[in-house]
Amino acid sequence: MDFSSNGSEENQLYHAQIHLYKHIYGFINSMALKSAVELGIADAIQNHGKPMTLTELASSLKLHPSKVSVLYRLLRLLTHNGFFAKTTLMSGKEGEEETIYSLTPPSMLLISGKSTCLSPFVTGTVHPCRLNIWYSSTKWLTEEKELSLFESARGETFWDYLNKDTESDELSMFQEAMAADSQIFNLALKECNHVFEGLKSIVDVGGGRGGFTKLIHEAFPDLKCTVFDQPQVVANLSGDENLKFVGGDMFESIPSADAVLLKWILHDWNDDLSLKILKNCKTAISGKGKTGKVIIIDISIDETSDNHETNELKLDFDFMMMTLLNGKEREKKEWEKLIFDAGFSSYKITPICGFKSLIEVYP
Ligand SMILES: C[S@@+](CC[C@H](N)C(=O)[O-])C[C@H]1O[C@@H](n2cnc3c(N)ncnc32)[C@H](O)[C@@H]1O
Repeated sequence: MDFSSNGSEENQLYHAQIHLYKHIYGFINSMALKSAVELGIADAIQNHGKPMTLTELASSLKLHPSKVSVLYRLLRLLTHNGFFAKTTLMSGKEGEEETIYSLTPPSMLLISGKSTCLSPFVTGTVHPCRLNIWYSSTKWLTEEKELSLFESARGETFWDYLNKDTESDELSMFQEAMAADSQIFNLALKECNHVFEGLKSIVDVGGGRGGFTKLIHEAFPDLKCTVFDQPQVVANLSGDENLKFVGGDMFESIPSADAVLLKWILHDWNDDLSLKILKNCKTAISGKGKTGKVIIIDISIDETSDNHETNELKLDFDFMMMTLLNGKEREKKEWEKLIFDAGFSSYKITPICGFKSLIEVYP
């Protein structure tokens, strides 16, 4: 952000005010997106099979006629933010203009029923249980305890909250969101076949309900895959000969395999706990000697080379991990320290899926 630009003092002040206001009102973008998901705007356009006018959309969404102007303004904001595209046509009737709205690549990620639907990510992230904690941030920032904001505000960890009731909407929503995120990796899997070459077995630690492991299992049917997660997460899940679900605690021990996969795991935990997990991973692959490996999929922050949008997203993720779980997104030098402290001898970082990294770690 460059505020040192030429121009009068007044202009700099106006520019600064715009910048400040834009951040104050940033939550409106999230909430507008939430409203679009709740209304099912992307589904309506998709089901219609072609772009829709405002009137067609309002009727399909069963909005009260008094809310058509609200829908117009919601679409105007969301179109500005890249979620829909609008085209103005001459309708033929006395030369009147007609605007039609169509989907864009980001709103295609909000179509229900598609394996890449990220709507649960939207609803989960702006759920009141995650937003209300921010009203306790002063208490959190001034107290001595090393708790996440979530735990400080609610008196329970995010995991305890999710697991309180295995049938709760939150646990399902969370696992659904993770599964959709994993589907996006399907595209990346093709690029990283070499990562799985020569392996006979792999254990996906914290693998949830197996969304990602199932993709690996499809791509490499001879590879023995184990999804390892908390007992309540994998309860009642069954696989086949080469896909097993095992319940346990990664802080205690991890089933043995040629490779261990940690996708979206280490960013949930602070360095001490991440070290514990990595050491257990090292023990789990010890049977494979020097050719075993740990495959980490997580964010690697690089403020010097990332573009502004990607970097902002990574820093947002870091803040979310810190406040929700006391976890963190790591810079390259932090990854290196963690990996070497856990007793590994080398590693290789490859960017993957736009903003994530694949980190191969060797004993
Ligand atoms: C952020 S999710 C990642 C899920 C999955 N790897 C993915 O990318 O879709 C973290 C996972 O770690 C699991 N987990 C948390 N504590 C655990 C523990 N002590 N032992 C095993 N798994 C745990 C959670 O149940 C959850 O499924």
